[in-house]
Amino acid sequence: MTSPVYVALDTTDVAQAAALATGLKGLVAGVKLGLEFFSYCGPRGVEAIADLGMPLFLDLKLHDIPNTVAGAMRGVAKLAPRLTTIHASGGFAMMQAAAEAAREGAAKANRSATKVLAVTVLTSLDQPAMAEVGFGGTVLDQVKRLAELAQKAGVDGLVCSPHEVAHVRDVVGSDMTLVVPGIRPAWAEAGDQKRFMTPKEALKAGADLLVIGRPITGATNPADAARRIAEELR
Ligand SMILES: O=C(O)c1cc(=O)[nH]c(=O)n1[C@@H]1O[C@H](COP(=O)(O)O)[C@@H](O)[C@H]1O
Repeated sequence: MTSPVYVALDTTDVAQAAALATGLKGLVAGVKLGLEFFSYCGPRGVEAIADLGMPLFLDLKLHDIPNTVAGAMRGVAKLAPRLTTIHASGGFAMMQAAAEAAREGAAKANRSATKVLAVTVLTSLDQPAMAEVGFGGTVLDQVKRLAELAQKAGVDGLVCSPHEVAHVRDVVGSDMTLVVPGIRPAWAEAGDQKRFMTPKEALKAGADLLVIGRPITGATNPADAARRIAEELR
């Protein structure tokens, strides 16, 4: 079975990210670089990791007015990651502008398009935390609402927690890529993740790809942790 795991390299140190990626080559599907990495290492850091030749997920969770997000997405497109993220809560017009900018950027460079994924409700939020910021309904209803809106706006996939992934699949069908963070093997600490499941449970619920960070990168031996997860998924 090919690995469904993108490993989150959450660090501000390019050399550390590169060492982790190199040590995990062949054990994971690809690497994810996010805000922690990008805020300090920037596009040149992304290029350094891309040069290692592993599939790249650039997770910047863009969220701004449509014109600004489209501009940022044109920059992302120049880095040519396989996957990237925007926040679905930025709204229909913002998601549409992002998806168009990603497609145009790829067409200009004559390559296959970066998949734009809309993040629904962060896996670090639970029901009380959602109520605190003014969401009266359930997390599940909010995730489903945003999933439907994102699909209408033309994005390629969604990020949701393993708790909602089966419901999201029912809403959007098989065309969209469902990427699921909030993954914790039974032997790992939850940390700040609130809506999580084991890798096996998340795949069974319908995830296409899993995002896993600290259970692998924080292990004494990250390669062993990745192998253990692969064995659990077999
Ligand atoms: O978009 C994401 O990747 C993401 C969305 C979400 O709702 N929750 C979430 O944890 N993530 C990312 O997934 C990774 C999870 O890392 P760990 O909690 O260390 O496994 C981090 O890089 C988060 O930024």
